[in-house]
Amino acid sequence: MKETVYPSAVQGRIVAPASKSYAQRALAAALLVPVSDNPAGWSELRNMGLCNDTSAALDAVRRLGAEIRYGENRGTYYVEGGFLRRRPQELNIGESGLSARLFTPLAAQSPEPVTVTGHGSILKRPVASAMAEPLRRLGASVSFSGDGFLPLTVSGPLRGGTVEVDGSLSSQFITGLLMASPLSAEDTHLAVRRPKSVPYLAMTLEVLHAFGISAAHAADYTEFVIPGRQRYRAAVYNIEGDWSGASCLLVAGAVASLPGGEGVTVDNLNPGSLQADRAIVEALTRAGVPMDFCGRVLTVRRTEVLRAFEFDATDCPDLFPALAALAAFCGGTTVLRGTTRLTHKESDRAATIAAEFAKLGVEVDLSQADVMAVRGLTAPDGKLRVRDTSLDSHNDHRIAMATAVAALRADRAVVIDGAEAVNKSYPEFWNDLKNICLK
Ligand SMILES: O=C(O)C1=C[C@@H](OP(=O)(O)O)[C@@H](O)[C@H](O)C1
Ligand SMILES: C=C(OP(=O)(O)O)C(=O)O
Repeated sequence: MKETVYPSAVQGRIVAPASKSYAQRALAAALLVPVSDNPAGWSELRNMGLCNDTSAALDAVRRLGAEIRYGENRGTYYVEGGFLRRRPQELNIGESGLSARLFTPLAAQSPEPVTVTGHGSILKRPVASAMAEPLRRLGASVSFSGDGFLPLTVSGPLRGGTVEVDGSLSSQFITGLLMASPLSAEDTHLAVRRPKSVPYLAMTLEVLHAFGISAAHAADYTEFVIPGRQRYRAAVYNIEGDWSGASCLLVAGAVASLPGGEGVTVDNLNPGSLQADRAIVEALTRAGVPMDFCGRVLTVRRTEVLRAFEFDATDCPDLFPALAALAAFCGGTTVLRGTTRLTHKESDRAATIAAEFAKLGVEVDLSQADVMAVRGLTAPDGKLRVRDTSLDSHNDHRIAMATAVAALRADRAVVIDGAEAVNKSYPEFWNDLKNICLK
């Protein structure tokens, strides 16, 4: 699908989509509640949205034994646990990196083999090899093709024990082990080397706590102790609005709203959230963007002069595309650190940011290790000089959203191919963007 983005000012109010990171965790936790729990193991998940990644997790929990009912209020789902009440031979986790790494350790609690597979970009992301050895050490059998990719087949159960995990590529498998290990017969000790994306681990611990699970951890997230034989408890759980999806709209307000105008307002954002991508507020502050927080409502306005800034996005890698869009309009060269984290996302994200922003006339330099240097706009009319109007999302939702936002201030319309990629996290993105465009 192609979307045309016309140069336009933006103004208006949007409700942030539901966080897919929280939704996937909460669905997994609700699945693990025993059916005998009172009242009957039903959890209530509120404000959940159905983007592709959350739908994939919903399908996985259903296949692993959960019953799902739709509440009368939009976004409310009732989930009755009953883990392994059904014994699937296969789980298809769609394109979700988190579901791949979260449901594999859960599937490894099954005594019968379960094959975890997916489609699209996830089949090109090396998720399998990093999980195999730790799962074997914890007592599971694991087989996969050997090249590091899905599908992979696991059987268990995990018995617990001590295991070392490399956290430098991704935090998601550690999230999976944290969620699966409370069911093991023995305690699990995780020693994590070079943990990255650590706010996502704090989010996992928060969800575990809400569902009655305890786990101790070192302050720097290098060690976890998860007692075995714990019981998940049913919970009423509210899925927060998504700072990741909101980040692009906030940047749209900062770079493309009317100078001196009302700006862009995003509702449903928890100012005290543990989400990694709440860090967009810090980046906007460094760039000099005027902002007002009122409860859960954040308004971003445009100022005449945005300044280049330095920002380390190692622990909030999903912000890079939105940060590049912001930096494109800042005076000077913005230095973003942490590009090493981007190689195995839906696309090789540093490279795709450089390629697609170059079409918009923005110079992105990746020559220094772990650094993305974005040269801000110099044209006196404040518009990007488009070099090629045919943009490509590379099937990466965050590239589609960030290039669309930057294109609001281009000197001509551009066409983004693969625009449907936004369905992975934010299916309403194009509607929301159109609703705030003034022409
Ligand atoms: O746990 C999560 O919900 C996520 C963790 C991060 O991945 P990594 O830990 O692989 O960086 C992030 O990029 C991803 O979009 C969602
Ligand atoms: C990388 C992402 O997600 P995941 O790893 O869960 O596929 C993302 O949403 O940008």
